[in-house]
Amino acid sequence: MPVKLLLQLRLLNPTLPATCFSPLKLGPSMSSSASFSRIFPSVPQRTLQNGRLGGTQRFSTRPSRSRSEFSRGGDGGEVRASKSLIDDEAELSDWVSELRSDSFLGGGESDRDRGGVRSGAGRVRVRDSDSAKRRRRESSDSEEFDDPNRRRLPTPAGSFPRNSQINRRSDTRNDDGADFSSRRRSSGVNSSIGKRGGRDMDSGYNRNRDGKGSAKDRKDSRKPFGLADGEDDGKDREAEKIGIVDLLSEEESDTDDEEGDEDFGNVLQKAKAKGGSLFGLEKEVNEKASTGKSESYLSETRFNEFPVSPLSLKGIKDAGYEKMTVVQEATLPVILKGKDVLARAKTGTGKTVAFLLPSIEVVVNSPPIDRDQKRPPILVLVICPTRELASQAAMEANILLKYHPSLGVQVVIGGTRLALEQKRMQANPCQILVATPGRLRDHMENTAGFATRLMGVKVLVLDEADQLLDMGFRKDIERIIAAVPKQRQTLLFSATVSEEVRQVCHIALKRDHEFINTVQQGSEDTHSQVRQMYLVAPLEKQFSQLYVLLKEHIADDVDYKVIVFCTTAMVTRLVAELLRELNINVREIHSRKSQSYRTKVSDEFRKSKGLILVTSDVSARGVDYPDVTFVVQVGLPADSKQYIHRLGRTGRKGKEGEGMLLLAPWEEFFLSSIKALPITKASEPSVDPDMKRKVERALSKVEMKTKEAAYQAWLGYYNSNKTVARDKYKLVELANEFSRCMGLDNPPAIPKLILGKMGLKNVPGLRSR
Ligand SMILES: Nc1ncnc2c1ncn2[C@@H]1O[C@H](COP(=O)(O)OP(=O)(O)OP(=O)(O)O)[C@@H](O)[C@H]1O
Repeated sequence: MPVKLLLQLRLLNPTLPATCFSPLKLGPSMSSSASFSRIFPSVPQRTLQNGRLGGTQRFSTRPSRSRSEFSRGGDGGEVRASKSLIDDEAELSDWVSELRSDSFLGGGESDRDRGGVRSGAGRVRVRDSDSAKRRRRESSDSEEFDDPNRRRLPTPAGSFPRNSQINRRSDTRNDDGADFSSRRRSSGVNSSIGKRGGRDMDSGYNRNRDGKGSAKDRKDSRKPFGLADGEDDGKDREAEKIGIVDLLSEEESDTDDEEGDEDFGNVLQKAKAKGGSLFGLEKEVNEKASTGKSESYLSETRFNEFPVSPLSLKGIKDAGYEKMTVVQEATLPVILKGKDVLARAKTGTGKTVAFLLPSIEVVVNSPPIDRDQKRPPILVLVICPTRELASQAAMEANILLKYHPSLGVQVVIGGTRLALEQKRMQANPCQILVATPGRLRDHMENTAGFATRLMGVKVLVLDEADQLLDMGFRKDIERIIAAVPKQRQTLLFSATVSEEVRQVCHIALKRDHEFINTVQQGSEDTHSQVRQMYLVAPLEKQFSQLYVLLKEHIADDVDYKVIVFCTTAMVTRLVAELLRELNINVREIHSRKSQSYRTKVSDEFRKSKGLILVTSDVSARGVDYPDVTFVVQVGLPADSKQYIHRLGRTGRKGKEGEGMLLLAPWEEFFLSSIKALPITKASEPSVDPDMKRKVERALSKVEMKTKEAAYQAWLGYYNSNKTVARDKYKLVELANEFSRCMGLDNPPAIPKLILGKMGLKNVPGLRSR
């Protein structure tokens, strides 16, 4: 039946690839575990300013394209139907998803959860192929993901421990493990006692009197770093250095890291003997706040203050990192101690190094692997939600491994040949493997000896855990967790911590894991140095306004580097073509571009200045483009989380940035979901008649096929939004308004089958074919 459906779809669209589907078994679910948490809040500083919309005009130019990229491959990097079946499946899913555009909160969620759309049994079957779903998720825009969980808004701040300053908390659950509840016992607001298994457990921070300990003392007592003789010493120094003593660890020495906890107990005694303050760390944060430094993403701590191997330190130095970021400072000592960690930090604050560096240390401290070994163990497994993120993490690992010639990182992602990856993993050192979930499972199922290699995993990292779950990878994660040893360290890093992330903590992390939260309670998830604005204007004005905004920004900042987010891949293409026709220097990335093209453009954009990237949500999360000056979001973001992640592409590493959200009047309701954020209304940019005509002329040059595809995708996208799609008549009116804005006299005809799938058959105003 899927084949039959496929044939039907191919009749409708000859660019659709041929493919096959192979259902996969799901892994066993894992048991729950209790947890407690530690909070490292920072103090927010809001800067509310008005929009900056002035400036002269200056352009960068790039020859406009004369032909559409819609159905071709090659130079434009288009996805073609001539690749492997694996790629084709992803394309098929992309294509189907583009029709569905199911990126919203609400709107047919329960069907989507089962891999389909509300009214599309055929597509349900197409999407029933687990591997097709997985591959598409990894390759495609997040707007097209089909898990309903992703539609949920971030967990309200109030559901985390309430403490305006540094918190030490044992977050506990009932025995059924469903909830992180917390209770306080200590009179100090920053200390709390969690109760687990009927036992009260203290937890607290401990520091030397000055809150930091004496650097000199620490240095004097330091032995050269080394696994054999440095471990106790390292822990001791580490605890003194950061002043954190984990009372719970002492009681939890029956868990996997028994040995470490025992040592740490001694440290605790020493710290206690020194009369360390339980609230020393709080003091430091308060001091930072009072000196206005709390917004800085960098801490005052240097990497060499921790027991990190000299060769790793050399790599860090060469990378240009001197001081640690706040999340690195907070997590490194805990991870080095062998603890499982859930870490939350804002976008662009160095989470990748935070998990890579201690993971590399685990490899460094492991016995060397015999190169002749047929199936050498993989020691560190990093799971990333997208190919871009996986490649980025692998790149970062390579930088840190510079002076570890015998250690290697390999990356396995969708969109490349499985056999090539198999060869690379066999021929090169591969102590660290970075993977997307779907491709990892492909290897687990199809690569000889791979399962054995995974049994060597000592550290499992789930990067961007929230996104992994939003993208519906939970089953894959469960399967992966089942494939690696139970005796391992697990690290979960995330910019946002949703209910789903907490659930995965129960599955993946040990009971005594620590939650390290560097986002202060009540603080926004966005950076205060990023000025956030919104503009509400009818659709007919939006293309011109976008043009003016970009021109003004270009004129204001010679080093401009802008990302324009659009709702779907096909709308992205439309906007990119339009801007190109307007001689704006643009590149485009979305799921309909081949992986090699995406990688090429991504690399170019990373290195460039004076460039605009028009993209779908494939670039929304985790992707690290330095020095982005301006992020524009055109149309309704999928949800508030997505708004935050998109905005997080600017203001990275403490830099300044601007964000603009362009909404139509009927999209204004979205603002209520981000009302906690410091977003202000921008004044409307003035579009003179000449400018308007220029944009209209440019639009008239955009390929008809691009407009047709954009119209269909636009309709699908908003049809999936509960609020907008409540009134189908209105929805179609709006879609037709969008069509007019593209300069079309008549709305493009849509295949009947697709209209049926969208539940829009016989809605007046639509043309079918
Ligand atoms: N200690 C450091 N000092 C200076 N720069 C650093 C440091 N650690 C990491 N960086 C750089 O900071 C940038 C952001 O890091 P990274 O991409 O890991 O952030 P992130 O928190 O994972 O962001 P996101 O949530 O968006 O994925 C990168 O360019 C990285 O190289």
